[in-house]
Amino acid sequence: MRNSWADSVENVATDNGGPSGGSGASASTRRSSYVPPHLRNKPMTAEPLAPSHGGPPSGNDRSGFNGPTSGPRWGGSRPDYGRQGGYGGGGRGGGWGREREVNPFGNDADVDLEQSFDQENTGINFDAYEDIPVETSGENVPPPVNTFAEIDLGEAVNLNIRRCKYVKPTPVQRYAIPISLAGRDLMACAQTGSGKTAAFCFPIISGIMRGNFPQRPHGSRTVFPLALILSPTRELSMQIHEEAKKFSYQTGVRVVVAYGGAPINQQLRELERGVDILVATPGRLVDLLERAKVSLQMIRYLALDEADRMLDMGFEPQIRRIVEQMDMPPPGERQTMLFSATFPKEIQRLASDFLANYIFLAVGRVGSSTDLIVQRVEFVHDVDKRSHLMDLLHAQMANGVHGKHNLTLVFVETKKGADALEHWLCINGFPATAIHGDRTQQEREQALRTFKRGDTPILVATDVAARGLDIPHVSHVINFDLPNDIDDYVHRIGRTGRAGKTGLATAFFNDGNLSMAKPLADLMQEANQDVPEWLTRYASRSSFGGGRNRRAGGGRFGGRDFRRDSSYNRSGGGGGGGGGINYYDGGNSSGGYGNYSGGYGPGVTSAWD
Ligand SMILES: Nc1ncnc2c1ncn2[C@@H]1O[C@H](COP(=O)(O)OP(=O)(O)OP(=O)(O)O)[C@@H](O)[C@H]1O
Repeated sequence: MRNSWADSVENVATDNGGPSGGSGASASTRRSSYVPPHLRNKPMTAEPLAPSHGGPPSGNDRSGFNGPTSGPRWGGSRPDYGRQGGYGGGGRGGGWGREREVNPFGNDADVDLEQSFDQENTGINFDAYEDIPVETSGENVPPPVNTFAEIDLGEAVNLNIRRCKYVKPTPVQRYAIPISLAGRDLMACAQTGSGKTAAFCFPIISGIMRGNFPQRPHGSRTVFPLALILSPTRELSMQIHEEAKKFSYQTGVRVVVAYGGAPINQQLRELERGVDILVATPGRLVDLLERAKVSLQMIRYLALDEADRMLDMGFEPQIRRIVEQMDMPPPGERQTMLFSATFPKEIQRLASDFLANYIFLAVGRVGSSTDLIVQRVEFVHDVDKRSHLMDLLHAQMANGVHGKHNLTLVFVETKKGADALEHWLCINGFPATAIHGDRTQQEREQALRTFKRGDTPILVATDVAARGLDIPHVSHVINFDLPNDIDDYVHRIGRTGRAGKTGLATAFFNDGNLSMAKPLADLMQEANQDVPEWLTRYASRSSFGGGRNRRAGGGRFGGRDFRRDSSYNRSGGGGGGGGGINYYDGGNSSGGYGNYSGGYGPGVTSAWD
């Protein structure tokens, strides 16, 4: 029996629109000598800008900064990073220090900046996160903070946090930011939509602002970023870039993005104007490295977003090439941060190669979905899926749950399937668009734009849209085709129910999804969802038959540091997994992290880059 899904949608997202776009003043193209980050964006004076000298710019003297707390472990300048004199900063050290910076907040930039952090103003339901269990392990874990005011990020970043209307840090931010500011490597797992992007961006921006870095080499057309943020898809890289630009507005830290499918020349021009933080997809970055347009020699911060995806079979060789076989400093000489909502043990094991003496942080159980998402699973034969979808969409309209503030994201397995379903929806009067890897980049971006604007409030997508995308007002995620991997399901449904808001996820299940029965039932149970009787029966059947899902056969899966496993005894592996394990508990956790059975079998998806 089916209920009207719309009945369960309460408080659908209506006010989650972050500022974006914004009109900008045209940039001056005039070139000047290098301007260190802390002097950029200052009003122009008759005084000459920072001279081109060989010594490192002093990064600690910017106004509004209270001085370093416990900076990155490399501390001051490292003599082995070519101080070849001349300019550093943005690599080519172009005139960007004098450019008028485009205001990423648009008209919102002039919000009341006097307003204190503790003023409620966003409608974010932080109570939803209060009781979340948190696990940290590793040596000397820095304590968490409760407010942004307790963190020394610098005045300019604080202003941007207020402009973003972030009142207080989310749980992952409360723990991850102090850990990163202390210069520690980090493997962090926190639920979808819980603010991981800011958790890695804030410490990087702040670190670059206060950093006392050696001059960056010059004399060629190669640029030398200080931080690298890698993500698996073009759209996610673009989104991180947009976010990082907001967080670094008027800090003097310059963020540039490079991703495939877009003209490389334009990206090269941006790079040549200077780059402190490079956000990139692996493919395009390898291209830039091969052309010697980018050197990783000066990288001090490496962040992998969706880190488990970046290290699964599809991406691992490329990531190893970038991180281990080019000129990037090794673990211990750079700070590495890995973030995801899911972290299978086998991937944790691989990831430990990139880390030194790291801290493991799990906010909520690793791989769990947030209980802000109401999950429904319905038995639908393949032949009935379209009419069933239409019923859902009609019910949605009948209940007034449609339009600009109620976007619906429909996941399908294949690119052809996405095209076909989009076409079918359109000819049946539903304004839909589609995104997948066979579309041109222009088409992909156009699809996302019209979806976000609500012009086409239905988006049919392959897994290219499964991870990381933060689209306001997605109130319903429909798994028209279930993925083969429960972690993919977690990421897909995580496109709704973000930042404390509620959402709905409906999955169509049939005999073709047998291997998903058990992990799906477990996941739903763990998130306090109603598990249909029939799914429980399927789950008990499938648990005998095996199934290739990594959680199949496990009981309540949980999140924990793989270094805590008795099977993990490799000497030196993981760079020091010793240390204590600490459970911080908001109150409702039994502390019982169940088995998390390994056996990673990635559901190989298409359309990734
Ligand atoms: N402290 C905060 N206060 C209010 N909103 C926040 C805060 N931190 C982040 N957000 C907002 O929460 C939303 C989700 O953040 P983000 O995209 O970083 O989530 P995520 O954890 O990376 O999710 P995913 O796992 O899907 O990638 C964004 O719209 C972001 O602006």
